[in-house]
Amino acid sequence: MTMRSFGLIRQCCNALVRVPLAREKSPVSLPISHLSRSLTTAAEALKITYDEKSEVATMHLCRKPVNGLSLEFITQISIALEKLENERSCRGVIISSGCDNVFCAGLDINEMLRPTPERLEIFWKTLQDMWLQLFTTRLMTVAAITGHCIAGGCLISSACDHRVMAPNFKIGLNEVKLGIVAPFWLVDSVKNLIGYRQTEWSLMKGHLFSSEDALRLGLVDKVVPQDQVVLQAEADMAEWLQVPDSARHLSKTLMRRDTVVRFRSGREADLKTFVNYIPKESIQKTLHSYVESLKSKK
Ligand SMILES: CC/C=C\C/C=C\C/C=C\CCC/C=C/C(=O)SCCNC(=O)CCNC(=O)[C@H](O)C(C)(C)COP(=O)(O)OP(=O)(O)OC[C@H]1O[C@@H](n2cnc3c(N)ncnc32)[C@H](O)[C@@H]1OP(=O)(O)O
Repeated sequence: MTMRSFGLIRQCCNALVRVPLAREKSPVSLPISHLSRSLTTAAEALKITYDEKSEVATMHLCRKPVNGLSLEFITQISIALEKLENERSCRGVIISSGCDNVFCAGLDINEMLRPTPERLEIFWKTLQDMWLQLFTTRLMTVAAITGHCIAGGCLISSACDHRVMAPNFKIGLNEVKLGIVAPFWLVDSVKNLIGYRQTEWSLMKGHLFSSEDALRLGLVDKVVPQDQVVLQAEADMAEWLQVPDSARHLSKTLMRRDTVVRFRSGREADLKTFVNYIPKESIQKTLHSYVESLKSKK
C-alpha cells in the first residue's frame, strides 16, 4: 500500500489560528499549539495519511487523553476536511482514533467552564461549521470507532456515512447528565439513524448505548473486534467507492436536505441559546460537579 502524508494538511496543523484566548477580551493570533489544554501538542493531535492507490485519506484523532473537542482541535479538523475536499484525487476519508479505548469523549468540557463570551461564541460557530462540513462533504466518510463515542463524539460519527465500532463500548448523547442539552441539529442526525422514539428516550435519560445495542438500532453499521475496526472500515470504504461518486453524493444530499435546511434556518438562534445558556451559574455548577466526578472516579 502506498501511503504518503498530506503535506498541505501537516502545514495547516501548525498554522496560525485566530481565536480568543480563554480569559482575554479580544482575539489574538497565536500558534494553535500554545492554546491547547491537551497532553498532546496541536501538531500531534491530528494526523492525516493518504493512500494514493485507494484514494482514501485517514484522519487520525490523537488529542490525548480522550480526543476532547477543543476550539483548536475542531479548527484543525475543519481545516483538514476542507483541504481533503479540495484534493481532487481524494474520494473518501476514514476517521479513526489514536486514544486508547476512546474514539472521542465529546466536547472538551473545559471550553464550557467559565468561558469568555468571545471564545464561547467562536467555539460554537466553529463546531456548527465543522458538523455541516462533515455532514455534507462530497467525500465518502467512514468512522472507525475503536472506543467510547460520547456526545460530541457521536456528533462526528453520526455525521459520517458509515460506522464500524468495536464491541463493549458506549455511544450516544449523554448531555443531560452534564445539565446541558444536545443541539437540535445533532439530535436530528441521530434521529435520522435510529428514529424518533429511541432518540427521544435516550436523549432525555442521557442513555449511552452499548456497541451491540447501537448495531441493533442502526446507530452503527458493524461491530467487529477492536483490532479489526480500521481494516473493516477500509474494506467497507472500498466497497462504497464502487458506487460512482457524484451519484452517491447527490443521493446523500437528497436524503440530508431537510436536516441541512433546518440547521441553516436555526443556526443563529442555536448560537444565541448556547452563549446565553452555558455561562449561567446553575449550569456552571453542574458542569463543574461533572468534571469533579470524572476526576474522583479514579
Ligand atoms: C433549555 C436549554 C436549551 C438549549 C441548551 C443550550 C445549549 C446546548 C449546550 C450544550 C450542548 C453541547 C453538546 C455536546 C456536549 C458534549 O460533548 S459534553 C462532553 C460529554 N462527554 C462525556 O460526558 C464523556 C466524559 N468522559 C468519560 O466518560 C470518560 O472519560 C471516558 C469513558 C470517555 C473515558 O474513560 P477513561 O478511559 O477511564 O478516562 P478518564 O475518565 O480517566 O479520562 C481521562 C482524562 O480525560 C478527562 N476527560 C474525559 N472526558 C473529557 C471531556 N469531555 N472533556 C474534558 N476532559 C475530559 C478526564 O477528566 C480525565 O482527566 P484527568 O483526571 O486525567 O485530568
